[in-house]
Amino acid sequence: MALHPQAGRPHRDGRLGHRAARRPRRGIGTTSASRVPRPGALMPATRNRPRFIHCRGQPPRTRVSSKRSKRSRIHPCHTEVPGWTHEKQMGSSVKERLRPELSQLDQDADDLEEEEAARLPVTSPDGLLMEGDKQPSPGQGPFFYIGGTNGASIISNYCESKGWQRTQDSHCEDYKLKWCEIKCRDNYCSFREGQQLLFQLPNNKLLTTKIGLLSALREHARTLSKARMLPSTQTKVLKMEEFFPETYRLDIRDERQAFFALFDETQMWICKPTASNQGKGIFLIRSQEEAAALQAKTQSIEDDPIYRKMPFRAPQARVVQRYVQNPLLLDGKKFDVRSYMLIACAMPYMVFFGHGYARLTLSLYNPHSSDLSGHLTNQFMQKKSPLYTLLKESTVWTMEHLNRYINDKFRKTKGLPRDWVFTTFTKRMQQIMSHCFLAVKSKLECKLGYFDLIGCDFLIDENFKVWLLEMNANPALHTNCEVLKAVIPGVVIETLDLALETCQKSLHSQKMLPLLSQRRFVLLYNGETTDLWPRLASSRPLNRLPNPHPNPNPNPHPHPHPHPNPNPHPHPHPNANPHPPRPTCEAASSALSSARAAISERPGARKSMPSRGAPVCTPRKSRLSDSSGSSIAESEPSLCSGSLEGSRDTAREPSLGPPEEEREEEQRSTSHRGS
Ligand SMILES: Nc1ncnc2c1ncn2[C@@H]1O[C@H](COP(=O)(O)OP(=O)(O)OP(=O)(O)O)[C@@H](O)[C@H]1O
Ligand SMILES: [Mg+2]
Ligand SMILES: [Mg+2]
Repeated sequence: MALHPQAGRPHRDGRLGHRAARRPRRGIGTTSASRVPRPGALMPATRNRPRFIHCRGQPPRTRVSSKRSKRSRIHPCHTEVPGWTHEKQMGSSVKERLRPELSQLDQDADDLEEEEAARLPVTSPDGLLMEGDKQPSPGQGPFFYIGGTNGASIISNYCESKGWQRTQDSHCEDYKLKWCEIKCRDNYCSFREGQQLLFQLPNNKLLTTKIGLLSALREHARTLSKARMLPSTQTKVLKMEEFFPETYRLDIRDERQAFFALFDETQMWICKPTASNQGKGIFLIRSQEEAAALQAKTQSIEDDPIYRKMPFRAPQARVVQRYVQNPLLLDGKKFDVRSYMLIACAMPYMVFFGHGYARLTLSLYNPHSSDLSGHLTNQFMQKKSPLYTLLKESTVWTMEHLNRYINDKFRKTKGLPRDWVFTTFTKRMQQIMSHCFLAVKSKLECKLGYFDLIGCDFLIDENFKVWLLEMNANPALHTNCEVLKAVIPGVVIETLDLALETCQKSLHSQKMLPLLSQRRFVLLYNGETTDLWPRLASSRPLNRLPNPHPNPNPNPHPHPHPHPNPNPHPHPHPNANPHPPRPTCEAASSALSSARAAISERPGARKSMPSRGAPVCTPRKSRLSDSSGSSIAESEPSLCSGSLEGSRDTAREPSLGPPEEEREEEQRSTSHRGS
């Protein structure tokens, strides 16, 4: 597949500074004819468009399929009405049985620029993206495209409320916003940085596949442990094993053998395919027979000459994870909590935490039951029950409901603080999310305009320990029950608002904070003042450059309480709001925001630029508070963190080559839908 002619190519004037690039009167930095803004471009009307071409040496390698997805060929219904008519299709399309088988500006951002930036009016969220736009007229855009049905009505209504027009042409390049369930390489090749918004970071699978997350956390742990050996970084950090159940990859022989050697029947394990969702392909391992069968099956796949010749044909790689046998129960039922990590902006990083909802099983929990519907709390599993239609409202709880329940049932008996859900638990989820984000931060492929909403699943055990089970790309945005109707639209709308506002502010070099559109999402990470990041086109490599004039007060609206969440009741009413204080996570953000930037020297990682006396080797250090309230630090050494082990992990990930990409898309098109 041919790359888009502009993709990944440095501009001839790439070395011009930010100011020069923005000043047409100096006769330099003029946008070339080939890059003349298109109608509806995301850019100031009165200025030449700054260039956001990042010299990456090579065009970004995305592990997304070049194949046009089947789903993108199916044009969603244009006449969408509130009521979310698509959910049925999403929720009931597959009736698969669970089977036990393996299946980045120059650094010239000087005082003047800062002043210029400061003089620029702060854009109101409603005006975002609309600058330079003519009155929209039918058929002339601005356009938005939605691929798939997940959340389509909400996204569509949002865009139409801005006067944008929906296009059904998946190849349309003049869009302002593209939100696709399934990533497609073409989208990333033709993407116009700074002009468009594109949902999903191309390599978000570093977080959102089981092996991706496991590998990232392991490598981060190694990096942190090396950093801990430095005298200046003798600080406590979050340990992977404290929040992530012990996990082994079955596609790596040594790991597999280690797992089968340690397995005994006193433990329960859960086996999951790396890139599936909705519980598909998951089974439990409780007996030696089941373990032996899994071992034999895995070995037979590895030994199969067909799969040796065509490894892309082999079943999806799998992990086995220690099963949390003692989950906290709600009225006897198992549940997990879906929360959100929002990467609203990637240049600079603006990362947020958002509350979601709790998902309960229909049946009572019995650790010995072989019925998976009592073990797997995802909605997809519950929908398989004939009782679902009748009892579906009981399977999804708001976080307020969960908080009330835990206050009532466990506060006294377990000695929990009041509103444990909105205090300790929320803080812990934010801490874990921040840790995961930092684990992949230097490796994510970023451009101004990429944004992502990632669904994070947490399990609470009966000791109120919080476990991260997984992270999901394209989280389910169905609204097929009342709680989801109350929660999901708010999540999607604020996601879009924040993506628009942060993108627009980055484009105009405006200060990010305060964020006018921030309501319930809590800021976890603000890369504006701490990261090396490119503001404009440069022939320099993709670097996040240090802000020479960091804002002494990164958060002009610090909340007055030492509470991790300024609003312990962020959802007093689903539609209530509307102007609460801007939530900032002190547990993670303000601390993380004080970190000095440094970039990992790994293949594929953003490289740090040893210029302007930037303390390249200074480890990132940020203070976080642990769940018990004590202060801890997240440290990331900048250089010399490349590890052979790490590359082995990633090298063994599935879908490294085109055929596997196709296979991946195929898998995703059937099983990686919103879950
Ligand atoms: N280690 C574990 N211990 C206990 N329960 C688990 C564990 N891992 C997963 N589960 C249960 O199984 C369900 C499905 O697991 P997981 O979320 O990892 O798979 P998935 O197929 O990606 O599902 P989805 O994306 O729909 O949430 C979880 O919601 C949880 O209820
Ligand atoms: Mg999942
Ligand atoms: Mg899950």
